[in-house]
Order: sequence, then structure tokens, then C-alpha cells
Amino acid sequence: MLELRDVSVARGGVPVLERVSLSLGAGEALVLRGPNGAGKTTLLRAVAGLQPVESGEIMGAEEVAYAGHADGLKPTLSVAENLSFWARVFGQDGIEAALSGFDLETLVDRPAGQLSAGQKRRLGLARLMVTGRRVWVLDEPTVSLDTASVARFADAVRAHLAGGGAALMATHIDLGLDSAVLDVSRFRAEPRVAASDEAFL
Ligand SMILES: Nc1ncnc2c1ncn2[C@@H]1O[C@H](COP(=O)(O)OP(=O)(O)OP(=O)(O)O)[C@@H](O)[C@H]1O
Repeated sequence: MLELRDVSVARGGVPVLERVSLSLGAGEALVLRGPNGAGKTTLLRAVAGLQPVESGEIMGAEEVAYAGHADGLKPTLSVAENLSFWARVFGQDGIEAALSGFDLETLVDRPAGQLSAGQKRRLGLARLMVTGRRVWVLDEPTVSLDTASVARFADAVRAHLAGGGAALMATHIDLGLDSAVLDVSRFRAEPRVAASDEAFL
């Protein structure tokens, strides 16, 4: 469903990770771990097509729905309008499951710009459910969520996996999913050094 072969990524021209290979099949989840700055976001952005890879191949990117640090909401549109907008963009219809999955029914008419941080995050994650995409790529999805919302999110991921989807995510918290874990530190790129001492002559 998603496969990375020897993918190397850089940020701001600086190599971050080298030769990452992984694969995700239907029903599978993989959690990326690693210390701050290890390269989790950089790798997820590359999988989402937001930045080019230095080398290697990513297969299955056309099935990816991405939720990153920014929620990507239109502040003047209501909760329902935001979801309907994204559903149309992805050629889907029906936003009810997304609304109930993230406990947004009482907020349908509220402009997204007037939501709390956690409510915005719930709406940002609910967007995934109206994309119809099979591979969810998530960067720290639980930031700003309270305990009940984290549990709802974990349920949504579980349902997505049970329906034949897959999920690749960076998260520091245990969601109680039956997921594999990959520490990206082992792919850390060696810093580029000056070509030779001649550079200093
Ligand atoms: N816009 C940028 N320009 C240049 N370098 C960047 C940029 N954003 C991040 N970096 C650097 O790229 C490296 C990888 O950062 P990245 O955000 O992928 O790490 P991360 O594993 O997601 O970290 P965290 O757990 O803190 O979110 C870090 O050294 C970081 O300082």
C-alpha cells in the first residue's frame, strides 16, 4: 500500500535521513520514533509529497492523506463547510461519519477560526475521514487533544485500519494501537563535510 525504498531526505539543503526503507500493508500502522530533530517530520512531509526526496523511491503516495502540524482549515468557513469543502476536493460525499467520529456535531455551524486549539485539531483530523484515501500520514496528531479526544482519535485510526487502511505516524504517546515502531535515528545522515582540505588552502 505504501513502500519506501532507500529514501534519503534533506531539510534546508542539510541531509537528515539516509536510505530509509519501509512498507505498510492494508490494516497496518507504523509509528515513527526518535528524538527531537531526528527527521520524523521531514520524512512524513516527503511521503506526503510536500518536499522532494534526495534519492530513493516512494510508492503508493497517491493514496496518502496527510495531517501535519498545521490544521489546514479555512477560518471563515464553518466546521461543516470545511469538511464539505474537503470532501468535494477528494470527490467524496457525506461528512456525518467524520463529524461523529471526532465529536463535532454540536460545532457544525461554528466558524473554524473560532474553535479552540483542540477543536481545531479534531476538525483537522476529521478531514482525513472525508478524503477516501487509504494511507493516513500523521505528524503528532494528538497535540492539543484532551484524553477523551485522544481515545476518539485512536478509535478512528483503529476503524480505518479495520477497513483496510494503513497509517504512518509520528507520535510520542502510546495510542494503544497494535502498531510497529521504527526509530528513525538509525537512518541519521552523516553531515556533509567540505570536499577536501584544499577548500581551506
Ligand atoms: N525549515 C527548515 N529549514 C532547515 N532545517 C530544518 C527546517 N525544519 C527542520 N529543520 C531541521 O531538520 C532536522 C529534522 O527536523 P524534523 O522536524 O524532521 O525533526 P523531528 O524528528 O520531526 O523533530 P521533533 O520531534 O522535534 O518534531 C532538524 O535538525 C531540524 O533542525
